Amino acid sequence: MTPIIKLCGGEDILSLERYSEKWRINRRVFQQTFRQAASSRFYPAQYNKIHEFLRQLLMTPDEFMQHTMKLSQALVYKGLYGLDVDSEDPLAKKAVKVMDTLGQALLPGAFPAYERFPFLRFMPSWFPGCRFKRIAIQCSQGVKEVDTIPFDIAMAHLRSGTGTSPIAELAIRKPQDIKAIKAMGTISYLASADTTMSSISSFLLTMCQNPDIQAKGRDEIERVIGTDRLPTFEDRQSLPYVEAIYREVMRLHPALPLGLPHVSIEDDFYRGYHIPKGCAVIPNIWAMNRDPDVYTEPDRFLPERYSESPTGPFESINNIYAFGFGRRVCAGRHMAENTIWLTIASVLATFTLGKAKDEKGNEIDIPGEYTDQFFRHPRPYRSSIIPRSAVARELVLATDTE
Ligand code: HEM
Repeated sequence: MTPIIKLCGGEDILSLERYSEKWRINRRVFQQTFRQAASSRFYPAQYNKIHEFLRQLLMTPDEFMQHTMKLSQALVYKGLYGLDVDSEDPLAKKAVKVMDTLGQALLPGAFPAYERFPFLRFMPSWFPGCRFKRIAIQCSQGVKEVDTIPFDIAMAHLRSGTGTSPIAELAIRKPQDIKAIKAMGTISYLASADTTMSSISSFLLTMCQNPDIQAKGRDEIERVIGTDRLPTFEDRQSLPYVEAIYREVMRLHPALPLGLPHVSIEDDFYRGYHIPKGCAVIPNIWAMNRDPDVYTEPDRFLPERYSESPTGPFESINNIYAFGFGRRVCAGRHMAENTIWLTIASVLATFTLGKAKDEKGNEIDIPGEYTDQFFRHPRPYRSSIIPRSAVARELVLATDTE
């Protein structure tokens, strides 16, 4: 946790906290809601929002990137607070702004004057070099609103009997942890929107580029569950090829290629290297997932690679390095995994993805470029997303009544 993050109101953001008693309490609160055994609590929200996503793809396929972002944002509000919050909602916009500012503040050198002269925090914001104070005050105010507004609405719904939600129920059960519970809501949003969007976007891009793999996934779904219903979580173990597609997306396209930096809490040695106490350690997930000693043709999207392993694609979630490692491993990974898997299975069951065509009917090439920021996203491209049959179209439309 850098001083500027603290100034920006990010002191309760779990992923930025140092290992401490406070981190342990906050992590425990998180675990109660997001542990594997409790993940079915999110199923109704996941079906609801993923089916809404399918309908959006049907109506306005060219806006697939916006739909992916909306899905990733809406899920947390629906799943945790029981609220339908669209990405146009002022609350969602505020959360995106907070996220951007915190993201900027995380970059070394973002506020050079303050980094060199920390006493500047005691100066007024109009003082030369103190622009950071204005930004920090705004951000801190934003964090408070993002913490409080949806939480208060969820509590009001619970008290008036008009709706319940995991966060409100937890707050009633554990009033002593209220600060950590509110912070859990904010972190969930901040930690999940870009990461989930990145993984789903990578899946869509990969399918546009690999029609054969797409067809194999779709054939498996058709063979196992037929064409008269959409996939459910109960189908997962019966769909090894779809699972392998999910695992390849997470291997080849980790949303955070360099994870989150860790800091060693004592002197350590690794393969003869001395890692002094206080040293920042950056896990190169990107390179680990492309290790040629582990993966043949590591740069290829090859779901078949899992059929050679004794466990097939159904390995432990701990083997998915995209979620990080050890005791700081992603606390929302079970929820994230379910969202991404169900989206993959549902899209394969209902749509054919491919290259868009120009006015002369020629396919438009997809460069497959990615951003190279902290979060890795595919850059905008044009695609064709059409329902795979009249029956599939009807299935998608029928979800509107759920
Ligand atoms: C594709 C989706 C996601 C990916 C790829 C991802 C990835 C990561 C990674 C790499 C870390 C750092 C782990 C480490 O330090 O070793 C992390 C931490 C974290 N993630 Fe996720 N994440 C995803 C979705 C989510 C979701 C949906 C939530 C919550 C609802 C979430 C909550 C967190 C939290 C709270 C931490 C900090 C844990 C701690 O420091 O104790 N993440 N995530």
